[in-house]
Amino acid sequence: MMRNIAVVGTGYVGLVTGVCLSDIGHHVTCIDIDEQKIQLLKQGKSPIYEPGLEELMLKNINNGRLTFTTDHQTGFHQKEVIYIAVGTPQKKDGSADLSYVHQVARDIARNIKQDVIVVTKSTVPVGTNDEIRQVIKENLVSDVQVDVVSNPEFLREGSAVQDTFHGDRIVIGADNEKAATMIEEINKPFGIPVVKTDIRSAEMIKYASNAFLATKISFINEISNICEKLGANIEDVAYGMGLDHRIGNQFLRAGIGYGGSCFPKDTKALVQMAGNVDHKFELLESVIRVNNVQQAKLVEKAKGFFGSLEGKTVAILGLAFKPNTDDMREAASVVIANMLIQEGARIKGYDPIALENAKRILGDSIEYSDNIEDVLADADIAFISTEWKEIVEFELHLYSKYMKTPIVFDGRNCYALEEVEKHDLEYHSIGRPSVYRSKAKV
Ligand SMILES: NC(=O)c1ccc[n+]([C@@H]2O[C@H](COP(=O)([O-])OP(=O)(O)OC[C@H]3O[C@@H](n4cnc5c(N)ncnc54)[C@H](O)[C@@H]3O)[C@@H](O)[C@H]2O)c1
Ligand SMILES: O=c1ccn([C@@H]2O[C@H](COP(=O)(O)OP(=O)(O)O[C@H]3O[C@H](CO)[C@@H](O)[C@H](O)[C@H]3O)[C@@H](O)[C@H]2O)c(=O)[nH]1
Repeated sequence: MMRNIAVVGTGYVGLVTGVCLSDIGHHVTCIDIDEQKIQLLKQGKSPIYEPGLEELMLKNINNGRLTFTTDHQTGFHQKEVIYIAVGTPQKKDGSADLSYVHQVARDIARNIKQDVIVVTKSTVPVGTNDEIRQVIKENLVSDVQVDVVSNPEFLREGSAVQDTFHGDRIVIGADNEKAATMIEEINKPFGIPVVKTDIRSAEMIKYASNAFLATKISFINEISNICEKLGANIEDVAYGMGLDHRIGNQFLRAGIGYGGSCFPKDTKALVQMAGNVDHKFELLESVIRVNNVQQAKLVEKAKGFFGSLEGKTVAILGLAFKPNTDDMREAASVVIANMLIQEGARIKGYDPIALENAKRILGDSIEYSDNIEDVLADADIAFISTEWKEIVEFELHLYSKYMKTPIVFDGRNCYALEEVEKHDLEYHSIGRPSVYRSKAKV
């Protein structure tokens, strides 16, 4: 059955949720306080890069099921369900900043004139939905019924639309069967298995899932570090491990650590959450430490080879925290760039999509190129920090053509060693033997 829905926050989660809910037949109004974003959205333009999103958005704007506003009162008018999808960034102490979520709770209380179900999509610490209920209750101006449901989001950036239509599960945490059933009905057209539970368990499922995935990554990165020292090859090791269904073959890609807007902040928030109830989460603290070391690994390696990087011209290939996104939050490239700045290197960066966002973070401390050839031109060293398809498919003989010296430090194991060995290239990757130019069969 079609429902009238508002989604508050038009970031990666809110916009994708709003667009996909409208696509399965609901009437959706997306609300954001950012005037510029809403202006763009009204013109049918997505403020974020997410494959397939803009097309789907246009389709549903044109069929009248999707609208945008900056005004909460207009946005909440006659809505039966309101999704909260605003940011929950990390505070200085690592805990989640809930000020945006609380603000939305007050916005809801002050503007609704009908019964609603408030659905929290934002990643929030266990107990937050109880707080949301309380804040709404304290600020309500109309005599209406408000139910609160936890419905954490599991989409990945770069495949957010695909993940929304083909997710593994939809988690619905509620203390009221009627509200839970309504959210289940809304999502029915997606045809994804539903897990119904209490609110606190739903909130924990989100953090535990992200922490577990981060743990897999730090685990394989530690194994890769040992492989390097013992002469094993992490690619073969991960493949051999992943064939065991109990382990699974996903999230075993060794590299320069996890970044992005979720794993770094959510792992820290879970450590804080545990600490608040006097539990020291030793395992997760180690996962975070391992990741910090791993992000610095390529530059440390290069320093090991060169002694000093002062005055070297260094190309960074890929700036986004992962391929197929423009998101630069907690990207390994930023760690690399900042370390190289300290070293006194001249730095050039390239990314097919994230250049504008990179400029906002790194400013003029580095130079920017809009193609691979240009970023490699005259470089002494290249660092690969994101496995964009065009970087993975870049022809290996071109490194020696464009670079001053073809020395590549690959943080994402983009190339097979047998291929590298066929070219004039010095190649250092993660958890695999290095290849030296003398090996080249040129
Ligand atoms: N990005 C992801 O891949 C992802 C995946 C799953 C869960 N999450 C979680 O979802 C939440 C949102 O993440 P995101 O990456 O989409 O955030 P984002 O920063 O991209 O977007 C948040 C949006 O909320 C808007 N906003 C803030 N306060 C508002 C208010 N009072 N009213 C209306 N709009 C307001 C901001 O202007 C911004 O556009 C976070 O809790 C995050 O942890 C994110
Ligand atoms: O084997 C792997 C897999 C991932 N990564 C890195 O891990 C980070 C996160 O990657 P990914 O999980 O693909 O992207 P996100 O968009 O951050 O998605 C994660 O974070 C979201 C926000 O909470 C969740 O919704 C998703 O389920 C969860 O996968 C990136 O830096 C990747 O380079 C690795 O190093 N090795």
